[in-house]
Amino acid sequence: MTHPHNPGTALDCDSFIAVNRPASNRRAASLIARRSVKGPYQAAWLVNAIACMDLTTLAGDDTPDRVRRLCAKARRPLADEIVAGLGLGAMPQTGAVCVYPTLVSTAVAALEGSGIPVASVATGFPAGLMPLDLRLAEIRYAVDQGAQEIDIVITRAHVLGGNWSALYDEVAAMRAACGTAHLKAILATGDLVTLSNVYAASCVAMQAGADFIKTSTGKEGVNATMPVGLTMCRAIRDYRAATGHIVGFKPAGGMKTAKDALNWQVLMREELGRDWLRPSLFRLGASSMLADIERQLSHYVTGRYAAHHRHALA
Ligand SMILES: O=C[C@H](O)COP(=O)(O)O
Repeated sequence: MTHPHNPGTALDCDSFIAVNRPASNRRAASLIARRSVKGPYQAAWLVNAIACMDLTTLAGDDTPDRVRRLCAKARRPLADEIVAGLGLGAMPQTGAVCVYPTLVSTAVAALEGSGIPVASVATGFPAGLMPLDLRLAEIRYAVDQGAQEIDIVITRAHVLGGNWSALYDEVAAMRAACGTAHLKAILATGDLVTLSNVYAASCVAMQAGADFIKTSTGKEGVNATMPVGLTMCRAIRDYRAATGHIVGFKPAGGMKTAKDALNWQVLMREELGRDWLRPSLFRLGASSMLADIERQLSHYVTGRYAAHHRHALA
C-alpha cells in the first residue's frame, strides 16, 4: 500500500450527520441501474477488481496448505491464455492476501518476492469481545509475523451506546499498535442498526487514524450493502473536505460475483472519483469472488463460458 498514513484528528462529534435511509437506498439503486459497463471496458474493470482484491480466507478450518494455495492464486489469478487474450503485458496480482494472525508467516513466505502484502485480521476478529490489552497484543503479534496491513474490528457496543470517546480511544490505541502497518477499521455495519451510526462510526474511525474503513467481517448477518457503502463513501468525502486527509474504502463480506465487483467500482467512481479506483485506496474483501471474475474474463476472451469447476478456487 503506497498511500501515506491518515494522521487522524481530534475527536469531532459535530462532524456527524443524520443519514436518510430511503434516500440512500434510492441513490444506491440508481447508481447501479444507470451504469452498465460492457465489452472491453468491463474486462478492464474486472482486471482492476483483481488488482484491488484482498483475496481472503478466514475459516475455522484454514490450514497452511490452504493459505499457500490462496497465495499461489494471488500471484497468478488468471490462466495464461486469458492474460494473453486480454493483451495484458504481465500477469495481474491481487491487492493483498488476508488471513488470520497465526497464518501470516505462512502467507508471507508464500508471497516472498511478489510484492503482495499480507493483511491480517486482529483484535479478536470477528466480534472483538476481548480485553483491549489482548487485542493490542494480537495486533503486535500479527505485525511481528510480517503483516503489513491490519484489519481490526471495533467494539459495536461503543457505537450502539453512543460512546464515541471510547471508540476513538480504542481505534487510536490500535493505530499506535500497528506501527508502520496500515490499519483497516472494520465497522461491522450489519450490527450498527442505522446508517447514521454507520456514518458516525466512520467519522470516529477516521479521526482516530484509520487508513481504510471497511464494511464487514463476512460473519455478520448482513454484510456489504450499497446503501452502507454509499454512507461510508460520503463520510470519506466529508472527512477529506474537512481535513485534507485521504482514507481508503473496503467493502467486504458476501460479495461473490463479477457484477458485484463492477457495482462497487461504479460506486467508487461516482462518489469518490477515479483516484479511488486503485489498490492503495480501494479493496474488495472477498473469499469467493475471483472465480466468477476469471470466468467472465475467460468468456470475454474465448466467447464461451468455462465450467465452474475450471475456476474452483477463491
Ligand atoms: O474481509 C473479508 C471477508 O471476511 C470476506 O468475506 P466473504 O468470505 O463473505 O467473502
